[in-house]
Amino acid sequence: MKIGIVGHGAMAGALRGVLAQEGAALGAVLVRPGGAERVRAALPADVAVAETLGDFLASGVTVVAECAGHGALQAHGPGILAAGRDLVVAAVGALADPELETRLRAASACGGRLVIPAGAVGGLDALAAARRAGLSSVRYVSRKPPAAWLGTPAERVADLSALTAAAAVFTGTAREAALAFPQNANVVAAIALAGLGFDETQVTLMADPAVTGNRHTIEAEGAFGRMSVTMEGRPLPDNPKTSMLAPYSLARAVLNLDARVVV
Ligand SMILES: NC(=O)C1=CN([C@@H]2O[C@H](COP(=O)(O)OP(=O)(O)OC[C@H]3O[C@@H](n4cnc5c(N)ncnc54)[C@H](O)[C@@H]3O)[C@@H](O)[C@H]2O)C=CC1
Ligand SMILES: O=C([O-])CC(=O)C(=O)O
Repeated sequence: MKIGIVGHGAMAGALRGVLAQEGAALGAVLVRPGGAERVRAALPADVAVAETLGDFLASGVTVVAECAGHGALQAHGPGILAAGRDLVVAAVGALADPELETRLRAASACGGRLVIPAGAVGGLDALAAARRAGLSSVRYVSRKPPAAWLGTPAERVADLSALTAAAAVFTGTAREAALAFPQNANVVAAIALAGLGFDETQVTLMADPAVTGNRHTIEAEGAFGRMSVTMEGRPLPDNPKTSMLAPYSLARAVLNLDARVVV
């Protein structure tokens, strides 16, 4: 297995650290055009830094972790899969766009595998199993500190710098949330894909000055019974929007692609 990473931000940096700790080989990084020189200086000399998808694939990576957001998955996801490389995605919310979901599914049908990790949340194994028995409702609530909602549509519904109590910044379906909050609602999409789908999964996003980390709660009911899972995640030091668990979840998904015993 030769691993490639798309992106060079907070999640990619944390993922590189976990892979190094696990002794896994990082072969190449794909960055935005014009970004290679700066990134090359920050990486070991044996890691190729590419600015085009062609150069990235030519480096021989067999498994790719996308850590770069919706635009990058849109631009590169179908090409990576069509080239037969397995793709573990962070920007799961981009699949709320039906056209991109169709393109990715079509590319993976005769190419590499598309892997949706749980990311910053837990419980998706149970949810995906429960779906087979029949689910009647799935609800997700996110609570993050006001600063985690800066630069998002939340700014139009709450004065984030002056909040003294929790405020709902979004209520609606998983599809609406994933498309409107591309940096904060990717777990919503993973929950939707594991469970009841983008249009039947109910979502509430809260800006809450009382929480220090990112709190995610999934509640589901169905023939199996009921589940309630709450994750209280620490944010990554370099990006308060992103939970620390997310890069570890991507690392798990990448390493499981090469494991003889899969846990
Ligand atoms: N599934 C999950 O649980 C989670 C998913 N995410 C997703 O992961 C993404 C990355 O998160 P962070 O690293 O914290 O964000 P970040 O803003 O720190 O880093 C994003 C990086 O991607 C790069 N990038 C953007 N477009 C690119 C392109 N077309 N080609 C190559 N590189 C490109 C940027 O230059 C930057 O280096 C988020 O935008 C979000 O979509 C974030 C948190 C949790
Ligand atoms: O990392 C998190 O807490 C969740 C997140 O931002 C996302 O799902 O995009």
